[in-house]
Amino acid sequence: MKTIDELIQDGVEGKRIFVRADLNVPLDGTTITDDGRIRAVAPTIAKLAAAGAKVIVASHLGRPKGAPDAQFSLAPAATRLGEILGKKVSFATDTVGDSAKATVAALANGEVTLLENLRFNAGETSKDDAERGAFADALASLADLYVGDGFGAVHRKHASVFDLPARLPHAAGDLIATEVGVLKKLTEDVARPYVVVLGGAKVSDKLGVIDNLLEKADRILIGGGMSYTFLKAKGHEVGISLLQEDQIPVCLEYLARAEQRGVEFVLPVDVLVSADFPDLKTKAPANPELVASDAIPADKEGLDIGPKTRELYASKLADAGTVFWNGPMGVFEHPDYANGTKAVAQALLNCDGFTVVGGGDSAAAVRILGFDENAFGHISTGGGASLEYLEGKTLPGLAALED
Ligand SMILES: Nc1ncnc2c1ncn2[C@@H]1O[C@H](COP(=O)(O)OP(=O)(O)OP(=O)(O)O)[C@@H](O)[C@H]1O
Ligand SMILES: O=C(O)[C@H](O)COP(=O)(O)O
Repeated sequence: MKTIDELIQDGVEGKRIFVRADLNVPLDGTTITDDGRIRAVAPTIAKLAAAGAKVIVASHLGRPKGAPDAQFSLAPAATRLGEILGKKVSFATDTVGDSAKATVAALANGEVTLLENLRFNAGETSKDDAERGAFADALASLADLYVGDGFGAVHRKHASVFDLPARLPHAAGDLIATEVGVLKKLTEDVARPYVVVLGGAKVSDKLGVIDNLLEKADRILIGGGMSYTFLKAKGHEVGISLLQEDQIPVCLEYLARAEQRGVEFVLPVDVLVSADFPDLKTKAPANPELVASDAIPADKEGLDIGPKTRELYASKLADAGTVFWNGPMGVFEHPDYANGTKAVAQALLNCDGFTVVGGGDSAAAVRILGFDENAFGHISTGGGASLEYLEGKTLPGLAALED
């Protein structure tokens, strides 16, 4: 992959450079609650602008349905990016329409603009090659060069990630270079015990990584929304908890293989449950009930791991040589369900091994809960992306950047 330093050496002054970033940040209304992903890509943008390029930044945010949807606007990210860069970042209210064309045309050398959410266009995520290609053509007409630096989205075969770099001379940004450098180490020789902690809510996206990790890890600890499909597979009632019913046979196979291979596969022994999902806006007390993980009431859902599980997971992490953690242990956005995630973060800090935290929400959780991000070995901006990298899959957004 060409680096941006090599791109700059070739001369970028006055060139329009399309930077595909991942600015998919958590929002509370229009307030960004964690700007980690913006800070992570800002050095690439600053470097290109300093070299005299006209920088066009683009990203997705959330999962809008292929049409404009105000709650997923990237406008707050333009303001925050401007603050981080210390210069004005203009904002186009569309992606390939009149606003984008005018905003790009108005860029002077060294200036930066951010386009509106790429996923407001159905072509961005389309499974149809022609539809994606047509959208990539429209994006390509805005720029002269392409820099891929949205590591969190490189596992998506989307127009701006996969099809666009085929249409423009391209390079990999500094964030992608760093992320790949660290994660590659986890696929090679790791210090043991190698402990993997998986949680979060995107269960179907993430179950697949376990297949590969069963060959590599010594211990796999499961928490968050991921737990309940495993608990159900073991024959327990999970009430109205997050459940991926069709994946139960897969979970059973994983549990059997873990036993055969001598991989410790650890599930929660107790959980905090409630009949209601907590109010994340008011953060009104949720009064959860603590139950054993094989005794979840039929009308309740599991929303965090309990105190015995916290202790158990801390003990399983204490002697780790390497840790990879993706996905919060509970709905950490509410204080009543944040203790599981806090306990795992603290356990990573307490161990002497190399610790990697992956995932937009996991990284945000660590910072929002008050931990020093620099105390971890590496905080990856990729959730699904880092997991699929560890699975050994070919990631469309990385393959597209190769020469
Ligand atoms: N038991 C649970 N039930 C429902 N949601 C949960 C549960 N545990 C955790 N979550 C939610 O999981 C979300 C994070 O999951 P996700 O899989 O998106 O994590 P991530 O990998 O760090 O992020 P990303 O994939 O976006 O990079 C949080 O918003 C949290 O509230
Ligand atoms: O948050 C993420 O993992 C990335 O931004 C990708 O988002 P997606 O899962 O909606 O494609």
